[in-house]
Amino acid sequence: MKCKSWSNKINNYVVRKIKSIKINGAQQQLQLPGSGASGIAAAAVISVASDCGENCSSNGVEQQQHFNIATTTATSATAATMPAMAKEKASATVSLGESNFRDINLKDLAVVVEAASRLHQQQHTCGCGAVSAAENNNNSRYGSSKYLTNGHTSPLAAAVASNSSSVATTPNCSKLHNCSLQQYENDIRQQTEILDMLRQQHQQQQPQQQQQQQQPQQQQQQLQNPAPRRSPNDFIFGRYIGEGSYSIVYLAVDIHSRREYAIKVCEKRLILRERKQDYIKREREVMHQMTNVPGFVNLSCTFQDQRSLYFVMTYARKGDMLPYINRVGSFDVACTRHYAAELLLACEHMHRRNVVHRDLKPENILLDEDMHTLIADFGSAKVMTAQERALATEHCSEQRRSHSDDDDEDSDRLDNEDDEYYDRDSEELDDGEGDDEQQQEEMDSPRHRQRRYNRHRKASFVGTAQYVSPEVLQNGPITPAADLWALGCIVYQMIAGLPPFRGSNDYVIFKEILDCAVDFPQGFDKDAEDLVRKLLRVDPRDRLGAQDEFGYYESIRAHPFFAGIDWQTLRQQTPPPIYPYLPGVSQDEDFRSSYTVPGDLEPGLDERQISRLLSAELGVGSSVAVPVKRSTAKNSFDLNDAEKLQRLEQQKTDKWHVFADGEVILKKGFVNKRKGLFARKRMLLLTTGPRLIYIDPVQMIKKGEIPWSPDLRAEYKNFKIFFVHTPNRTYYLDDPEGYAIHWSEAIESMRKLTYEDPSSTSAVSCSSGSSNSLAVISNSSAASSSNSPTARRSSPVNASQASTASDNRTLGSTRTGTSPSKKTASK
Ligand SMILES: Nc1ncnc2c1ncn2[C@@H]1O[C@H](COP(=O)(O)OP(=O)(O)OP(=O)(O)O)[C@@H](O)[C@H]1O
Repeated sequence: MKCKSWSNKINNYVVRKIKSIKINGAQQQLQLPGSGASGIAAAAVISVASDCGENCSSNGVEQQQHFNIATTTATSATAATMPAMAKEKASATVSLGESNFRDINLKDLAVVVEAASRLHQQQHTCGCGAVSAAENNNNSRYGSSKYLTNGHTSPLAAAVASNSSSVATTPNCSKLHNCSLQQYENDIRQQTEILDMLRQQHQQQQPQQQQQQQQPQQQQQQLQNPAPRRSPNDFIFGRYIGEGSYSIVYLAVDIHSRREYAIKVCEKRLILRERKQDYIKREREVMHQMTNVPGFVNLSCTFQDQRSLYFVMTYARKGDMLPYINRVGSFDVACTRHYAAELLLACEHMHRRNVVHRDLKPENILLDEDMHTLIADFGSAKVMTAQERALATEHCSEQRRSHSDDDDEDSDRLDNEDDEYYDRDSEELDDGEGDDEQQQEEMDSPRHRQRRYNRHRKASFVGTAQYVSPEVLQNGPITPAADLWALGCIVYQMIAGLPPFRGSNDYVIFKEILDCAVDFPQGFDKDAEDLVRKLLRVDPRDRLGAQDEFGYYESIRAHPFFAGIDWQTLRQQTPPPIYPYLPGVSQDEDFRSSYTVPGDLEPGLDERQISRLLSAELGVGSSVAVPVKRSTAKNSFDLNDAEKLQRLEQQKTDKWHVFADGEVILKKGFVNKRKGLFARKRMLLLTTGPRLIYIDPVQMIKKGEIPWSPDLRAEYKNFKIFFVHTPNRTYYLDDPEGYAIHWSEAIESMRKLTYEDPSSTSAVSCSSGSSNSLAVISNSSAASSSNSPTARRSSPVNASQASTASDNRTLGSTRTGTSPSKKTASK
C-alpha cells in the first residue's frame, strides 16, 4: 500500500514541478502534452525540509530561495520504491537556491524517465501506481492546472505543497484495476516529450547557466550557510487588514523581494488560553496542502517569535466577498454564475484532496487582484481519511433509516445549542497508516465501526451558523457534501442578498436549517433556484453532486444554471463585473484598493510598529476627515441652540422621538429598505447628528443606522427610488410616497453642512412636523450635478477596509423579507 501512496505522491510532485520549472530564473510556462503525466519520479526523492515556500527569499542580494534538500532521504518508502535513485543520491544533503534547484531538476530528470519507466513496469505488474494514472487522467478531464501563485508559478511552493500532501494523494484502491499498459506507455511517452522540451529550453539558456556555474564559490557559500528562518524583520508591515478570533492580518512587503503578502499574526498567548493549538495546526497543514492549487490562498512560509506565530500568505488585494454582496445588494446572474463556478472548482480541488473546508462562506472567499476567488481560512477544515469517508457514507444511510424515530432529538440538541460550539478534532480517528490486515479487519467490524462513529459524532460543530449543514448540526459524520450545502447557501446569497437561513439568533437559524425551509423571493432566477434547491437537501446523499465521484462534480457542472461556463479556462477569464441584481445602482463602482505599502517604513513588528499600525487603523494622527461644524448658518439644517431646544420640545409628542437620542429629527418618512431581493418597511429618520436611523415600525425597534462619513453620497433614481452610497454599502431605498428627490437632497445638504464649506451647500428649509414634508430650496445646478444618477461618480473604495465594517455584517444576518416570497421546503 505504501508504495502506491508514494508512487502517487511522486507523480503529483513531479508533474507539478515540471509544469512550473524555472529556467535561469525566468518562469517557463510549459504546455504539457497532456496532464496525464504520471510517472516521472526523480524529483520525488527531494524532500523540502524547510517551512519556507514560495518567494520567501532571505538573501537580499540574490533573492534566492534556500532550502535544505535531502535527496532520497525523504523516507525509506521512497527508497524502496526507487532503489536505483536511492543508491545514486543517498543522503546527499544540500542547501538549494532556485538556480541549483533548477539544475538538480534537469540533471535528475534525465535519470528519472528511465527510473520512471522501470517503476511503471514494476507498478504495472504489482498494481502500484494505477491510481496515479487514474487520478491524473481524471485531472486531465478538466485540463491541466497551472499552479499559479499570484499570477506566477512557484516551484518552491509546489515543493512545499507536495511535501505535505501525502494524505491527499493516498490512492483509492477501487481504481487500481483501471490501468492499462497502453496508459503507462502513453504516460512515459508524454514524460519523454516533456523532458525533451526541458532539454531544449535548457540548451537555449546554456550561456547564462555557464555564467552561473562560474560562481561556484557563491554556491558553496549557500551550501554551507542555509538561509536563516524568516522573522518579522524581513517584512515591512504596511497596514492592518483585519482580524480573526486569534489573529491580526497585516499587509506587508518582503524587504528582499518587494513582494506584498498578507501576514497573519497569531498571538501564542491567546491560542494557548483558548486551547486552539489544533485549530492553528490544522490551518497550517491544510494551507500547505492547498498551496499552489489554483483558487486558494498560498502559504508562503511560517515562522514564529516569542510572542506570535506568523503565516505569510498570498495577499488577496480585493478583500473578501461579503462587502461586495452588501455593497450592491446582490449579484446579477452572470456574476453569480461565474463565482459559483469558481467555488465549485475550488470544492472539487479540496475534495479530491480529501479536504472538507466546513466553513465556506462569503467572508472566507477572498478576491485577488483580478477578482478571482481565493479560498481562505482552513481553521475548521477536516482532512478525511478514505476510511472516514466510507464510514460517513455508510452512516448516512443508517441515519436516514432512523431519522423518523429521531424527531425529538433535534430539539434536545438545539436546546443545548451552546454545547455545539466545540471542536474536538484532537479526538480524531486514530486508525493510522501502519495498521496491518488483521487490525484492519477488526477496525472494520460493526462494533468498531459503531464505536468509531460514536466518537466521531462527538466531533465538531465548526463553521458558521448560517452556512452549517444539517448533518453537522445533527452531529452526523462529515462528508464533502457539507461544502456543497454551503455552496447552495452562497449561491442563494449572491442572488438574493441574504443567506437562505436567517434568524435573530442561532437557535432560530438551526431550526430553519433542519427544516430546510427556504424562501425564494420574487425575481430569484429560476435556474439558480433549482440549483439551490438541489444543493440544500437535508440528507447529504441527496445533494446534487453527492453521488458523483468525489471531487468531480459532473452533475453540478451539467446543471442548466452553469450553461455556457467554460470550465477549462474559467480562472483565466476576466470575471464579469459585479453588477447588482436590481437595476439602477451605479455600475461603475470602483472597489479597487489604492493602498500600497510605503517603502520608507521600518521593517519588523515591535511595539513601535504595532502602535503605528494601530494609530493608522484608528485614524489617530492621520488625515482622516472629521466633521467640521461651521459657525455661520446658511443651511437651515444648521440649527442654533435655541432652535434646537424649541424643536426638541415640539418633537416630544412624536412617537419616533425616542429613537432620535436627543437629537432633532430633520426629516422622517416610511421607506422600503432593500437588500438584494428582499425589502423591509422602515421608518427613516434624518437627525441633526447627522444620523440616518432606521426603525422597524411594527416592532418599534431601532434596526440600525446608515453610517455617516465624508464619503456618504445620496443619489435619486426617480421619484420613488434613492440610494445612499457609503464606502461599504449602497443602501437601496424606495419611498412609496414619491419623495425620493427630497430625501436625496436633504441628505446631501446635511453632508455638505457637516463636511464641506457651507458656501457650497444648498439652502434647505424643513418642517419636521409631517412626514416627507420637507421643503427644499435647492441650488438646482449643484443638486442636479451632484445627484444626477448619471453624473455621480463614486470615489474609490478600499475593499479591504470595507470588509472590516461590522455594521454590514450585522445587517447581513438580520431577518428580512417583506417582499412577496414563497416558503417551501426543499427537502
Ligand atoms: N490572504 C489574505 N489577504 C487579504 N485579506 C486577508 C487574507 N487572509 C485574511 N484576510 C482578512 O483578514 C481578516 C482576518 O482573517 P483571519 O483569517 O485572521 O480571521 P478570520 O478567518 O476572519 O476569523 P477566525 O480566525 O475567527 O475564523 C479577514 O477579514 C480576512 O478577510
